[in-house]
Amino acid sequence: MSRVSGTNEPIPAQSTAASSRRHKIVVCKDLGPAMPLLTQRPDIEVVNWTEERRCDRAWLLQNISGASGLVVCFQDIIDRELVDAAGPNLRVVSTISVGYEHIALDVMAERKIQVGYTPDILTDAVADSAVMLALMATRAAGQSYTFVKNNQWPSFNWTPFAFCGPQLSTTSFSPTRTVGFLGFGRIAHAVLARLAAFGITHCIYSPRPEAAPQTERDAHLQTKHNLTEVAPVDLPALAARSDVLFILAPGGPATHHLIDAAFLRQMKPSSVLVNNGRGSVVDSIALAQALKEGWIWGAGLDVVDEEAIPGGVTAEHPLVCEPRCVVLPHIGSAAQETREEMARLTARNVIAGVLGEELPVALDYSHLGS
Ligand SMILES: O=CC(=O)O
Repeated sequence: MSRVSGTNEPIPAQSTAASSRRHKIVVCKDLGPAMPLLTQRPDIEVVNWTEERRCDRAWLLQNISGASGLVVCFQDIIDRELVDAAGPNLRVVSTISVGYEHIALDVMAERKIQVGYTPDILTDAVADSAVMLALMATRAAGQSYTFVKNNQWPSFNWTPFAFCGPQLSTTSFSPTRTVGFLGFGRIAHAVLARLAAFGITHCIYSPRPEAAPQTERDAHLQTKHNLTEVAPVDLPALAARSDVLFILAPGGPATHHLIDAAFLRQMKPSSVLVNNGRGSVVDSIALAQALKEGWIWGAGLDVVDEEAIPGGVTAEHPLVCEPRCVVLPHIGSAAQETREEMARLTARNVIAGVLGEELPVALDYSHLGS
C-alpha cells in the first residue's frame, strides 16, 4: 500500500529495500477522486501536501528529494532550484492545467524531464465561463447582484435604464457585433461556436507574430458559424473594433502587459474586456483607470495579474473595487466533470512518467523557447 503523509512535516527519506523499489511522487494538490489511482498502487509512494491552502515552497523543497514524479498546479513554480532539490530521479512533472508558464521548460529539456498537462478536456468548461463573464460584464451582473445582496431591492426605483449595459446578442435594430480574440486557439474557437448562437457577425483576432496565415481555417470558421468575417488584424485594429475582447493568450514574457493603457485607450467606450487567459497579459492599473474613466464599458476577469504575488487579490484591489468589473478567482475550468477528468489525467500522466512510459498527454516543448 502506498503511504500518504498525514501531516505537512518533512518526510524522512526511506531506506528499506521495499521503499527503494517504489517511485516517490510528491503531490502539491489533492486530486480528490483521482487520488486512489496513485495511493492504491504498491509501486508508488505518495507524499502529499494536505493543507487547504497553496502548497508551501519550503515544504516542497524539503520533501522533493528523491522524487520521481511531481504533481502541481499553475500556482507552483517549478524552476531549477526545485529540480536540483529533487535530484536525478525526477522524470516527470504533471500539472493539472492547460497553462505551463509556471514550469521552466529549459530546465525540463536540460534534465530530460517529461511534462504532462491537461489541454482539450477543459476547453468547453473554460469557453462556458468566458461566455458567462462576457454576459456578466455586459449586463451589469456584478452591480445588480451586489445591489440585491446589500438589501437595496426593497427601495429600488425601477427605471428603464437602471442596470443597463451593452447587449451581447445582435438584434434587428442592432444587427452587427464584433468579437475579438487575443489568443485564437482551441478555447477561442469554442467561445466563437457558443457566440454564433448570439448572432455575432464579425470575428477578429491577433495572430501570433510567427504564425503562418490561416486563410483556409478562417474561411471554414466563417462558413461554419455563418459569420460575415473571420480575419487576423493588428493590435490597434483589435482594440478599436472589438465589442467584446476575449483574452485567451498564454502568459509569459511575450504577452506581459500587452493590454496596457495605450491599447485600452483605443477601445470603444461601449466595449467589454474578458480575461480567461493569464492575469499577466493585462496591466491591472491601466484597466482600472480605463473602467474608472470610461474608456471601456466593463470587464469580466477570471485571472488578475496580482493573483500570483503574496497577498493576492484582496477586496481592496483596484479592479475588485471597480463596479463594472466582475472578478472571479481563477475558476475557468471549475466544472465538476471537467475537474475530475483533469485530475484523472494528471494522475495518469505522472504514473506513466515515473514508470518511464509515454505520457497520455505530454507537453511537446521541443519547439518552445525557454
Ligand atoms: O488556468 C488554468 C489552466 O491553465 O488550466
